Amino acid sequence: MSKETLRVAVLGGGSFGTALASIASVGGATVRQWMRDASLVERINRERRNDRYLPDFEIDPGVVASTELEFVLEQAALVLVAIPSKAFRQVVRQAAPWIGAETILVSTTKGIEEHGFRLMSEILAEETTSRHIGVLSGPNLAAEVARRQLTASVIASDDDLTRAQVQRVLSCEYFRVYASNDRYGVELGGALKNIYAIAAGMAHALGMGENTKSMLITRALAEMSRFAVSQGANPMTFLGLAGVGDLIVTCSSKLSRNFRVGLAMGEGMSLDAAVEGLGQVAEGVNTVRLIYAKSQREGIYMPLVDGLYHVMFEGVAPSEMARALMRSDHSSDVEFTLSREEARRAHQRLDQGPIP
Ligand SMILES: NC(=O)C1=CN([C@@H]2O[C@H](COP(=O)(O)OP(=O)(O)OC[C@H]3O[C@@H](n4cnc5c(N)ncnc54)[C@H](O)[C@@H]3O)[C@@H](O)[C@H]2O)C=CC1
Ligand SMILES: O=C(CO)COP(=O)(O)O
Repeated sequence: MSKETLRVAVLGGGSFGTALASIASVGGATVRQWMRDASLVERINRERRNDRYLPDFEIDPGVVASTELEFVLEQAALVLVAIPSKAFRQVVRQAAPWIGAETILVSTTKGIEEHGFRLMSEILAEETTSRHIGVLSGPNLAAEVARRQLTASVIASDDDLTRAQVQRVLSCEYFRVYASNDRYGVELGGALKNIYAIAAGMAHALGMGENTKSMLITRALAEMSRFAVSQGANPMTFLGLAGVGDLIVTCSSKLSRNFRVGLAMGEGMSLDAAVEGLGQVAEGVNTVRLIYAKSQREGIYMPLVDGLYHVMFEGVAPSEMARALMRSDHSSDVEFTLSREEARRAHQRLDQGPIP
């Protein structure tokens, strides 16, 4: 089917769903966008503006917003799901009757479900009959995408049709889509980097220098990779846009909501007040809790997650998080060349007495 006649449905009326709907429409697809707020639907269709989530952005005239799932999903060949993780399963379950085995179904959500530790594409597989499931993830701040800043993303799927179709539908002069066959790794990268964006926001608020920020981002990558390996994932995926790419942008920009939560807490605000003030989703808040619990249960060494958890949920001062990192064991830089165990063994030998 040509791009011009392809029907695309976007589920979610937030900033990212809105930016993606316009990209697909600019490229020639017929786009319908679902959201639950009827007054926002009415304003989008009348004024071409999502004044709640992306006020400065003019929505492409081809996008039609609606609160009716059946209307939005009717004959859709590609469905993009941009719903926060907390409501993701519930919305997909509602949509499932209009999603067939041949519908291409792609999650753009960077979170983890609390019960059962499910990633969003796993929910898509559980709740629908679609045989074409993928994940879109990368350094994609919605506000910059909306401003047509040159941006790249990754479509990850083990299904080649899904990869190719998403590349075609979402590629335009300012948005480029690369392909990956590691759905799990790409999705995990998108969820994990939110944790470190909160830590980076705190570091920024505390006036930490560029050395410190660089250390934080690089050790975050080491920690994410260690977690990925513990779950049987391929850490090489984290070298791409959906790993280190997204980590860099989210840890460096005030446009990131997760960064802003950390910034507010670093300036002395409580977690509740920081989230309340944001008025949008910051997936990392929940992800910190889930990853902390899992790392404790499974004995995965994650000093940044550990420190951040204690700051966010147990009232420890943000400055303590950085100090704890400096006090942790002497360790290895890149664990794929020198393992943590190897680095530790040399210290054990030194502890045993002077080397003859
Ligand atoms: N905004 C961004 O820069 C990017 C966001 N993402 C991811 O996209 C996902 C969605 O985020 P945004 O669009 O930014 O969210 P947002 O915070 O801008 O908006 C959230 C949207 O979800 C809707 N929603 C919340 N609960 C709902 C429910 N129970 N039923 C129906 N709709 C509900 C809200 O009404 C709103 O339209 C997040 O997981 C985020 O990590 C990914 C890349 C970039
Ligand atoms: O994922 C994002 C950029 O790639 C958006 O990050 P925030 O959810 O922190 O705003």
